[in-house]
Parts: sequence; C-alpha cells; structure tokens
Amino acid sequence: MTHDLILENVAIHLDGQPLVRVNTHIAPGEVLTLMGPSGVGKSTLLAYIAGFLAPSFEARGRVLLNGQTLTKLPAQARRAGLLFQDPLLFPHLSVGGNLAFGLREKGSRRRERIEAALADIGLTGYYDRDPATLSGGQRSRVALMRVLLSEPQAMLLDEPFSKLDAALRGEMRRLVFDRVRKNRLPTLMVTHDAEDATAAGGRVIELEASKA
Ligand SMILES: Nc1ncnc2c1ncn2[C@@H]1O[C@H](COP(=O)(O)OP(=O)(O)OP(=O)(O)O)[C@@H](O)[C@H]1O
Repeated sequence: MTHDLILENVAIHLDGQPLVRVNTHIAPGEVLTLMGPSGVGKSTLLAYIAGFLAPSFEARGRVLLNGQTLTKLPAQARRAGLLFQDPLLFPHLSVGGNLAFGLREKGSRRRERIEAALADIGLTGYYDRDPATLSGGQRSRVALMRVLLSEPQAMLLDEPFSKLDAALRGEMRRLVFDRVRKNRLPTLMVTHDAEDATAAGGRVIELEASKA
C-alpha cells in the first residue's frame, strides 16, 4: 500500500483572519519541510492534520492519507505519528512501559518487540529504567521509537531537533530521516532551522505572514 499524504487546498483561519494555506502532495518516504515566520500557523497545520485543532480555528480543504479523508476520522484513528520539540515520556511508566504504550501489536510477542526496539536504538537493558534517568538523546530516541511502534502511516515533526545540542541534533536527524525513508512514511516537518531542511534533503515550503 502506498502512503501518500495530500493536503488539498488546506486553509486555516483564526478569528476570520487567514493563517496558513497549503496545497501539496507528500510522497512515501519524502520529507517536506515547512518554514516561515512565527505565528503563521505551522504548528496549527500539524494539529489540523493530526486531528486536534483548537475550536477557535476554522479549517477548509481536505487532508488525505492513503486515499482516505483524514478529517472525517477521530484523532486516534488517523495513524499520524507526532514528534515534538520535547520528547515527552510518561513519567510513571518505565522506558519499556512507554514503548509498550505505542505498540499496536497485541499478544505474547510484545516484550520481544520492545526489547528489539530498545536494541535498535542502543538501549539494550533499559526496559525497567525510569525515563527521568535518561539523557536527552536517549529520551529522544525512545520517543521516536514509541511513535514508530505505533505503526504510523505518516509522520508530523514539530521542531523535533531544536532542543538538542549540536552533536545530538545531527545524530537524531540521521535516525529520524533514515526511519521515515525506510518505513516509506510521508513526512511533514516544521522547523526554523535551515540545517534541518538541508539534512532532510527534500522540498521546502516557505510560508509567508498573512497580509490580511
Ligand atoms: N489554542 C489556540 N487558540 C487560539 N489561538 C491559538 C491557539 N494556538 C495558537 N494560536 C494562535 O494561532 C497562531 C498560529 O500559531 P502556531 O503555533 O500554529 O504558529 P507557528 O507558525 O507554529 O509559530 P512558531 O514558529 O512560533 O511555533 C498564532 O497567532 C497563535 O497565537
């Protein structure tokens, strides 16, 4: 099955004022970078796609994923993986518990899948660890893996590397872009950092502040 993310004449308004407007098609494994001034509505667009747009906004247009109109589905049915600036993990769950939260698969192989995911991000033996004891880079990797275990069909990245120091930023960029390509996920990344766009290596849409 191909995973295409289509934003068809999407326009978002706030209190009658136009914010973001986009019309584009993101192919499987493609990372489209969205840049533009603060307040133009970049995060709002991601929230619209994911299904939790605040009621003060008004949105027009259609969002399609694999040919299915997302805007007709509740947020939990949309299969859009979200990664934010802050890699938020549930503090009352272990690292393994956090990954289990993302896992779609049921049954006896869950533990095995989680152990494999931990090994995959260099965290073998971390299943029972308290997330508060992880480094920033380790937390970011667990947050990414939790999203991937939920088997998303598209990825939405909201300044995902901005809180990391330079060395970790490079490492996380490689990991994230490698996984979205391998999993053939259409990906929309919001960032203020031109180096993120260069590392993504794809198209860049530069939004302009509304003149209205
Ligand atoms: N829940 C909300 N209710 C009402 N207005 C909101 C809400 N969230 C954001 N806004 C407003 O909507 C506009 C767009 O915000 P948004 O966060 O999408 O911008 P952005 O382009 O992502 O900005 P930045 O680059 O600073 O993150 C801003 O004017 C913001 O103040």
